Amino acid sequence: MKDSDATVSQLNLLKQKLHSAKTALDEINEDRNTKLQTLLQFIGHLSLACKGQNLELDNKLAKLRHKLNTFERVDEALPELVDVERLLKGQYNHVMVQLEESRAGLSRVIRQIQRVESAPDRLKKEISYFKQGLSKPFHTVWEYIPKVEQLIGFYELILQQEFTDEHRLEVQPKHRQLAHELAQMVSEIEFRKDQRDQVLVIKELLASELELDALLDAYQTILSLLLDNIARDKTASQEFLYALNDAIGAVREVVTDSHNQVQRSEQLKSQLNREINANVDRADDAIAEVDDITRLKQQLTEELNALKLSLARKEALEQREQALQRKSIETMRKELDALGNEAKSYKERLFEQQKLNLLDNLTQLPNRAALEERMEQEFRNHKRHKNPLWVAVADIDHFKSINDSFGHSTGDKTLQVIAMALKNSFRDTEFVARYGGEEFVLLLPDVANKDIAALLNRVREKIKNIPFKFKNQRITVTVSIGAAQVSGNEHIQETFERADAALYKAKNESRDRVIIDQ
Ligand SMILES: Nc1nc2c(ncn2[C@@H]2O[C@H](COP(=O)(O)OP(=O)(O)OP(=O)(O)O)[C@@H](O)[C@H]2O)c(=O)[nH]1
Repeated sequence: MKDSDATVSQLNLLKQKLHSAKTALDEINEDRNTKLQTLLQFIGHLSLACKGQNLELDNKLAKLRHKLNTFERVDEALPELVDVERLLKGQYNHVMVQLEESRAGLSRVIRQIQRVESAPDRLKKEISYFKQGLSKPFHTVWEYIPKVEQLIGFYELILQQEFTDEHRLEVQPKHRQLAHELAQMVSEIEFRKDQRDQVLVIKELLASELELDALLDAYQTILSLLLDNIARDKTASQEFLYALNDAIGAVREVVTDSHNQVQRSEQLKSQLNREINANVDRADDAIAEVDDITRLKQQLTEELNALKLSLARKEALEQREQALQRKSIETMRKELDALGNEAKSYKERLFEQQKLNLLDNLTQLPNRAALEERMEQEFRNHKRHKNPLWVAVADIDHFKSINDSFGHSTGDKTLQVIAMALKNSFRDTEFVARYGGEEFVLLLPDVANKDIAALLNRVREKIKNIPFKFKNQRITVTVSIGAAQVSGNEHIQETFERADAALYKAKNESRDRVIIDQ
């Protein structure tokens, strides 16, 4: 009987072992949940990084995030990841096709310019250098591309006019007009800080009595500055896109691996479970049926040995499985971290770019795009809170004569000083933008009807009293201002038009005055 007691206690021991094997299995499942969470986190970051690039991709990632919350196993995400990868690749290709078309457009124009045989050697050399630059593909859509095309259009125009003309290098009024247009355009483009000195020199050159050669040079320099910008930006977004593709590829590999591992382990485990159960059944039968204790002992010892062996194999299998899971989680974390860093630096660059895009280069005031955004925002606030909201348009009087008498760069400095004076005249909740040329727009919420004229007249007087001194000559610069209040059911754009019409009146009534459209 003693022997069979020992056997029963051995069996209990085995049951305990089976129980701990089950606990280990539960732990593996928990591990899987961690992995699912990591993937969820990864998709979250990926969505943030890709936001706004492609609507379908945005939606797909949002759906995937939602679905991952309902998945029980990482490998269920596999088909969805294949879809996301396809969209990412598609987006990349789409961008590439667009860029290739732009590049082909530029090459076509350059080829046309090159057909002009009478062009000076220096210019020919510059054009062929420029053409070499175009032989490398672009990698990102860049807002300057249309500008580049426009510039080349001007360039082409000069060449068409000049080299078919009898009096070739003679400066004509149309060239002055072109110089003026280029100057205007240069003020609209946001150049990088390190390019601004060079741009200033060009602006001064364009405002002077320039030779045709110098005009061509100016075009050439602006072109190369713009192309340099394109080249710089391309590196950042290209790297980012590559990193995204690599990261998603790597994660998919990890998921595929773990999917295969899980399948293999599960087959092995169920085979082992069957073996263990058969061992226990045989041991149970032996206890129930056999009365010869020596044979029972011998039989049980055999079964127990077989059981021990199966359990040891199962334990080893589970340990290996856990190690593999840990490793794949680790790989995914690393990928996630790398992508997180990549996305962060890309976002920073985008943010910088956005800031640059919303500021006027010359005055550092918000530009027209920023104004449009802010107008919508102020208008929404006005609709919600019913507070008074004014739109005012201020325009420098006879500004052209400052340019004509003292030069373009003096004109630029005047614009900067007036912009600063305007900016300092208003509260933080009020908004001043450079609308274009020598025109500024003000958005003034919460100013009462009775106060608006006095407020704007103070600003007008302030500008009038700025002690400008050009070429040792004391100059008074004045502004005219038109203003209107958002009223009734009108849209703020209509208010803007009324303010503009009031400004027009102020200009007609001998300038240096404020007119409020009532
Ligand atoms: N220096 C400089 N001049 C600019 C800039 N943008 C526009 N201008 C010049 O501003 C002048 C505006 O001239 P007009 O529209 O005739 O107006 P105005 O001379 O101010 O006359 P009124 O508005 O009628 O009082 C043009 O000569 C433009 O070339 C710029 O960024 N810098």
